[in-house]
Amino acid sequence: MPVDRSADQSGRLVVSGLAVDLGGRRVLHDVDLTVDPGQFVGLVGPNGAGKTTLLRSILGLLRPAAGRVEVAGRTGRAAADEIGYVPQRHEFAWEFPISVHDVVMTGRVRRIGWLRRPEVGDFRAVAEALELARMTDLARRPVGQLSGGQRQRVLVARALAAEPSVLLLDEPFTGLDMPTQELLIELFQRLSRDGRAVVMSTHDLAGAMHVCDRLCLVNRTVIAVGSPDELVDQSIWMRTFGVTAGSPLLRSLGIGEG
Ligand SMILES: Nc1ncnc2c1ncn2[C@@H]1O[C@H](COP(=O)(O)OP(=O)(O)OP(=O)(O)O)[C@@H](O)[C@H]1O
Repeated sequence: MPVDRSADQSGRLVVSGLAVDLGGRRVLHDVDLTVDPGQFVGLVGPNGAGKTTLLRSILGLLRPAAGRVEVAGRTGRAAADEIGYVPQRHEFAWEFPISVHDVVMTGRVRRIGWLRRPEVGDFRAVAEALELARMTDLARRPVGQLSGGQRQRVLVARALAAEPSVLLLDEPFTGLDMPTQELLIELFQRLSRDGRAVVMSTHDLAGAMHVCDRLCLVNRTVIAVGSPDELVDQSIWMRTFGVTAGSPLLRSLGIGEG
């Protein structure tokens, strides 16, 4: 049975005063963001805005130049242990000769420890994660033989196998057909309803406004955070995306009309 965390505030993600330098350049500065358990937050911003950098910093893969990341009041390794991360699909080495099941089991490594063997609880967590991602039937298939949509579901299952309280998704819908997108949207919404904090970067603005309960507009820092209904001031979208008033993009989103 999946754990019901809906009454549990312990998985709160708090990013405060975060700054990140890459290649000698400040890529993110003064980032403040709080995501409570049960919230599904869409991270939106233009190419190069720092969305992936923010997700990787939250995970602890990048060392911040300033600020901190807390999950349930914990920092560093203890915080990272609470996080499931779904990277962009091209970042995974799909040619590696390993089955779907074994990739998903790698999501348990931090819980199992490097020198121990998986136990009954680990196999159960992997089976549940495969089931949630509708990948049970493909568990024995080498990952190199999977379609794009199936690969995305493997990465989601791998993140879920760690039983995280925070789920970070980096552009999970890129290149996916409508049924696969719908399957994943339903899954992410269910996971947040069950009490996880879910943060997803995406370029699909209309989709994010529809499925996320909050949006975080990012361009090297957080420009605005709020529900889609609250983010109606077109100046914050202009600042985020560098578009002009009345741009077709804003009009297509119904922003700045009346
Ligand atoms: N390893 C690196 N070394 C130097 N600069 C980097 C590195 N990785 C990313 N950057 C720079 O950091 C900035 C933020 O990149 P990031 O990938 O976080 O943006 P993004 O919002 O995820 O973009 P996209 O929507 O295009 O995926 C960009 O200017 C990018 O060129």
